[in-house]
Amino acid sequence: MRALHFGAGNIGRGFIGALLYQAGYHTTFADVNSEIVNLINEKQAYRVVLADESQEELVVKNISAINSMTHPEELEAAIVEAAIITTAVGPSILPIIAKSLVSGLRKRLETNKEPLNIIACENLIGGSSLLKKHVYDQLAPEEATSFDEIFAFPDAAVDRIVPNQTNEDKLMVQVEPYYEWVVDESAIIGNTPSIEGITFVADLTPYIERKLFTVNTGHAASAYIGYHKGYQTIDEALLDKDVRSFLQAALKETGMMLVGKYGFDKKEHEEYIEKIIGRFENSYIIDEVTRVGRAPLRKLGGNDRLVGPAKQYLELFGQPPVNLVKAIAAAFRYDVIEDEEAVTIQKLIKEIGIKEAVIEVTSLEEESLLVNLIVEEFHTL
Ligand SMILES: NC(=O)c1ccc[n+]([C@@H]2O[C@H](COP(=O)([O-])OP(=O)(O)OC[C@H]3O[C@@H](n4cnc5c(N)ncnc54)[C@H](O)[C@@H]3O)[C@@H](O)[C@H]2O)c1
Ligand SMILES: O=P(O)(O)OC[C@@H](O)[C@@H](O)[C@H](O)[C@H](O)CO
Repeated sequence: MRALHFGAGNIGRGFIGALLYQAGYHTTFADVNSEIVNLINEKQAYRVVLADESQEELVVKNISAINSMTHPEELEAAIVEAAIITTAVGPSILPIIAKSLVSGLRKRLETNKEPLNIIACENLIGGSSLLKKHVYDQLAPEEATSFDEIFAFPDAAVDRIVPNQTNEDKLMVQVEPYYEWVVDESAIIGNTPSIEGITFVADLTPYIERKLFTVNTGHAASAYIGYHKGYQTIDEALLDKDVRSFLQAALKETGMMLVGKYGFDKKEHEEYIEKIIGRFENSYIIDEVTRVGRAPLRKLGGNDRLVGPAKQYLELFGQPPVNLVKAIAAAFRYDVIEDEEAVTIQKLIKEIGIKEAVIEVTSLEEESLLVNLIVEEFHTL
């Protein structure tokens, strides 16, 4: 049984690769980082180490890798053979992967009629659906019908904190013990893959919103305020009582929205929040605010982790979520020069002013109460 996974990075090796190995797959990683690709092919194994007292170790074997930039023909062959395809490359890379997928899937149609599930494990709502759109945009209508018959793109939510790695052993990945991988079973084609660790659900929306608007909202809020206050890492930022209470207040807002929208048990949701804050405080993990805050253009998108829940809160309760507003304003103050998206936002603010920049980046309506509040908070920070 062969799996093809795009992106041999933190979550690719530290989470998806580990679960695929444990489920008995031979995993081929497709990546553009030649150092990692070569190391995987040379060592044919890597270590996943738990970031806790136990330092428990799993050796992931039965792996190989392809440089998808330099060896497109090998990638095509891997797409033809795969029993499952997964990705963890970052949302901005999905259009690039879609191009390789189209040629590989076309080839596969000629020889292998086995149903194939393609699951994007990215932090966004509808990640696999977006990948599907990028693929289908390149197809003629008759081709789309043939694709529909054997290929499916079930959406997913993945949760495991895997920080940037600085280990001497370049393949080793240190990961938090906690993990969750939820997949929309209603979109699966053929047999449901037997992978221990995946929870298949009939309706993914509550799961992905709960994850993105709690784990990732809380993470982003801590990163942007933490950066603003001069902290380097998330756990360091949360040692500051003001940052910690701000995080709790922001998650209370998304929590009220989620409980109101989905009817989650209030007490259980409060426990979920506390567990997540505990995960952020894991002192075995060094997670830089610049990793967690990376790509602020994406994170400030209208349906993403900050503006998405802020809009829904305002709609549901008729009042603005002041802490989410503060987190959004702090994201507009995030001026890390190594981060291309942060540079773009800062340039935009200089060119058109903060109010227009907020409207452009967040896609909020000019007359939205949130816009003026974000601008006010931006000036206060
Ligand atoms: N790290 C986490 O804690 C975590 C947790 C859950 C979800 N995610 C999501 O997983 C995705 C990946 O995050 P990450 O932290 O592993 O990032 P990462 O940068 O560690 O890994 C991304 C990998 O994709 C590779 N890549 C880039 N372009 C490529 C291409 N064209 N073809 C194939 N590979 C390519 C990179 O070389 C890199 O190895 C993101 O969407 C992220 O939101 C991350
Ligand atoms: O990966 P991003 O850039 O969408 O978000 C950064 C972190 O919040 C994220 O990687 C978390 O560590 C992860 O989502 C935990 O499951």
